[in-house]
Amino acid sequence: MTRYLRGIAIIWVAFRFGLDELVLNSFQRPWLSRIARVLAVGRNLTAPRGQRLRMALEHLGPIFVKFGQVLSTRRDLLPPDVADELARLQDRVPPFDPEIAIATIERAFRKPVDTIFASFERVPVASASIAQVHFATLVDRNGHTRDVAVKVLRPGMLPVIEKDISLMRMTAGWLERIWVEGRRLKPRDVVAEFDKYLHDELDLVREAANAAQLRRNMSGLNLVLIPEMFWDYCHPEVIVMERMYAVPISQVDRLREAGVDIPQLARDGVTIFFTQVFRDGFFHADMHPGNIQVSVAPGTFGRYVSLDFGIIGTLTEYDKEYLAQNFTAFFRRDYKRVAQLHIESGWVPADTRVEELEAAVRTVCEPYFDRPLKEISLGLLLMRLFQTSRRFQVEIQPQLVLLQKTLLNIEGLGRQLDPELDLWATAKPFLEKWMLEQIGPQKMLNELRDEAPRYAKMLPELPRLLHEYLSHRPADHRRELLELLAEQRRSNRRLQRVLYAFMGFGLGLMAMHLAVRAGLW
Ligand SMILES: Nc1ncnc2c1ncn2[C@@H]1O[C@H](COP(=O)(O)OP(=O)(O)OP(=O)(O)O)[C@@H](O)[C@H]1O
Repeated sequence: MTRYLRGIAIIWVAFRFGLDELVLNSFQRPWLSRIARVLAVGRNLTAPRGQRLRMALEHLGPIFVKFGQVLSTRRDLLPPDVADELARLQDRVPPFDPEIAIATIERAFRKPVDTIFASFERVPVASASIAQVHFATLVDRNGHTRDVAVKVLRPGMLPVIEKDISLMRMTAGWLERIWVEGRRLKPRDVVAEFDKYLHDELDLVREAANAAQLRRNMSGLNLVLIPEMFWDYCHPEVIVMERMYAVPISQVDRLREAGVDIPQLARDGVTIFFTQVFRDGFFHADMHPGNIQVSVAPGTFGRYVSLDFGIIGTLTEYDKEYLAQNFTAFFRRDYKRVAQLHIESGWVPADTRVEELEAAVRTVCEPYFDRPLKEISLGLLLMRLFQTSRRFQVEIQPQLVLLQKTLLNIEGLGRQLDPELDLWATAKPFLEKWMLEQIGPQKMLNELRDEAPRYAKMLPELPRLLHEYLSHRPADHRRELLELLAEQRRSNRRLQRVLYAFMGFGLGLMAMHLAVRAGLW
């Protein structure tokens, strides 16, 4: 019953803010639009459509606000005015009672809170729809007192989420049936993606594990600090991590006053991101300014501090190859190749005409070459490519959309810090190295290196395995099988020779490459 009441409330809010108008013109059932028009008499809908959608989501509560925030990143689906308005959504929610936070901590670790922490600040430092953060101190395993941040999940979120998501699913199914655009925009898929995203956010250990991986990946770079996780105190509902002392990136004046080199900071931001994406295929994908800070402490002065690891993007080898090949083709202005790549990979229907796709890609890319290379926005370029691809029924993988969104964030942040930032100069070495690794001789060598241990293990074992097999065969097959064994040995030797030749060739290539680099050749 409550589900139906909530459903009615959602329809009412949507109607009050005139959201029916967003889809009214493309309703497949004309009688529905007629009823809506009759009921709509007296509504004041002077605000722009994006603003009305934002206000409706705010009315519907934190889960819908989060939905709007996630949706705002889907610029491949939404018109720009709506996406911009949704990006303004902030999940400002009142903090929950510290007693509840303490009860959650005690339930998670089965200990009174004062035996876990030497001190615990009851007033939270931040509070959002999913979790809130308290500062505390604890004595670690080595007896040192450590300042920590304790992130506690908002209680009772799961049932609320389940209820709201099931209503969203119902509405999406309904929209898909009655709305002409429903087929193309696939609202049910969008809701399914959001469902997964929210459930991931509900497990804080997942976030802690992401942080630990990122900390390991970034340790050699010396450009970014990531809090250490206290694994003895990590539970799906509570995580305890090192407290970071830093200045939010939005407070540029404070950073400048402290003597931070802002243009360098802009370049470092791009370097960090490109390293995460192109070297590790594991990148922080929730780069809003609240999660990025800068240390002004003596030992770590000017380094970034990264927080909140709920959303991490990962790229497969296949994704990287797709990007490498497309970027290479793009910079050669080989639009035909871009079109062919999409058809070869089966991303667009096989009957797509190459020339048509090529023309569409050219229309997207050509205007970029009108500006200096340093002004090219890879994020925008990818976005336009994805938008074009959609017209040709290409399913863009969510991790690539996440990458494109994060690229836009990083570029925006970099240019905000330093309008003169030459993004291309910072990104170029990464792309070149990575493209060489993806499609050059380095890729062959890397694959050989990865496979070598398997061959090395397999080759010596083969005769023994065959011998074991032979000794269990009846006598009349023995002679035949012994011949087979001899043949197998011969092929092994041949295989070994091929392998050595292959490795020699690879080493030769590598030596040539190094010689060219060192200017010796
Ligand atoms: N390790 C930390 N050290 C210092 N401050 C922290 C730490 N972790 C979190 N905070 C503070 O708490 C705020 C919220 O943290 P976080 O972003 O992880 O929570 P959240 O619930 O995911 O919030 P949102 O969804 O708004 O990003 C941060 O902006 C920062 O001010």
